[in-house]
Amino acid sequence: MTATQDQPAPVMIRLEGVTKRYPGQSRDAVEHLDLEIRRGEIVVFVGPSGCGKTTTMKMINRIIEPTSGRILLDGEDVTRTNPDQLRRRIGYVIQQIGLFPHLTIGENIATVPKLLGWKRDRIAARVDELLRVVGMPPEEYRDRYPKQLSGGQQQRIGVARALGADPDVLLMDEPFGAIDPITRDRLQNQLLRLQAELHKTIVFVTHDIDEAIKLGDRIVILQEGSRIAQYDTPEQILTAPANDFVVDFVGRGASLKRLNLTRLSEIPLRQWPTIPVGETPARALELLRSVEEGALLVLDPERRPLRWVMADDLRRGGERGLAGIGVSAAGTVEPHATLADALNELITARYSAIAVTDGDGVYLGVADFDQIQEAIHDMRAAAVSESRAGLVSGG
Ligand SMILES: Nc1ncnc2c1ncn2[C@@H]1O[C@H](COP(=O)(O)OP(=O)(O)OP(=O)(O)O)[C@@H](O)[C@H]1O
Repeated sequence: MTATQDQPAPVMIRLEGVTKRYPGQSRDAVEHLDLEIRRGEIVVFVGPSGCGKTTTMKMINRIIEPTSGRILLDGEDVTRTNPDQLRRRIGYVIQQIGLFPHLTIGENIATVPKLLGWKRDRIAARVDELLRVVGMPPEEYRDRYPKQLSGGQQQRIGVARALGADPDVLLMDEPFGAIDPITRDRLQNQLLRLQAELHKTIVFVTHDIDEAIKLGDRIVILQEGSRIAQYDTPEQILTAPANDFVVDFVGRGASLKRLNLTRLSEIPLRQWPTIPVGETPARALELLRSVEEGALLVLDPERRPLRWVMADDLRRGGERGLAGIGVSAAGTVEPHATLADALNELITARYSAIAVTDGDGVYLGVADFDQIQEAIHDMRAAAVSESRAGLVSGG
């Protein structure tokens, strides 16, 4: 993922004073843009319609030629190199997929390796490898035609094709824009998994701030003319927006969105007094008197949470045993749950805390409102001190 602040990754794409004015227009679509994109990061361009996102992205592989300015790829000025050669070094994925309908899936993926003159065996091996990378068994899909696939599958082939010749850079222009929300979520997750393995430099264009927050190591929020309103991590954009434009663009609920960025595993879990379900209510009352908490968490013999019991439950219904009193401790969460997931469970939980369990349902600790509030407080403090230290650019 991202390099640490002590050791920033080298710049992979640098735009220097890049300007685009379309013929016959009186204004620049992109006005003198300076931007650096580091190797191995996913940088998402987001902004209102017409602000110049697509124009900016297409200048990187020179599908659109800049009017002025320079573009450097891995330190090399590519503003005047042969655009065909340039495009073979940069994978490109678009919304309307653009698979060749008369070619099989395998032939589609093989497009760039073929252009580069790879040997037949190497191409075949690469096609199968890429089909596996995007989670589509080669035997099943290699020989089909694009129209025999769903929209989401076609989009995955679009990604596989863009990765054909193992380019360092991938440009993705609203690749999941036309896809239903559930498939879109799956494709986003797959892209993140793929990136964790491949470490490409990815420039991703979207209208959707939530998609930007989910995918971006950094986000560039653009205003008209591709002017940078803020270029920052999702955390900073949500917690320390640089100006009113960013506040408006991110919209209401920035703090709630921020909760999606932290997982329970990143915050200290609270340890709660627990009691095995086989214990007597009298023993439970005794334990409850000796702790600060107002309830005990009853665990089954496999240490899975069963019930929350309070002193009143124990006094009133004691003869039923610990399994039959108190309120259900169902609605547990696992450590990879985000704070948003945890908050969601807390709101509907029968008790004011929820148990956190491992994959087998075994008790690990609890999360409650106080912890989430504390986590939000820490995020704010971290964002403010980071802004003050000027560690990230504000555009
Ligand atoms: N071929 C063209 N000729 C003239 N003007 C153009 C051309 N392509 C784009 N523009 C203009 O340039 C500006 C930026 O367009 P661009 O497509 O880059 O924006 P965008 O942010 O990607 O928009 P969207 O989110 O709607 O796709 C817009 O004002 C658009 O009308």
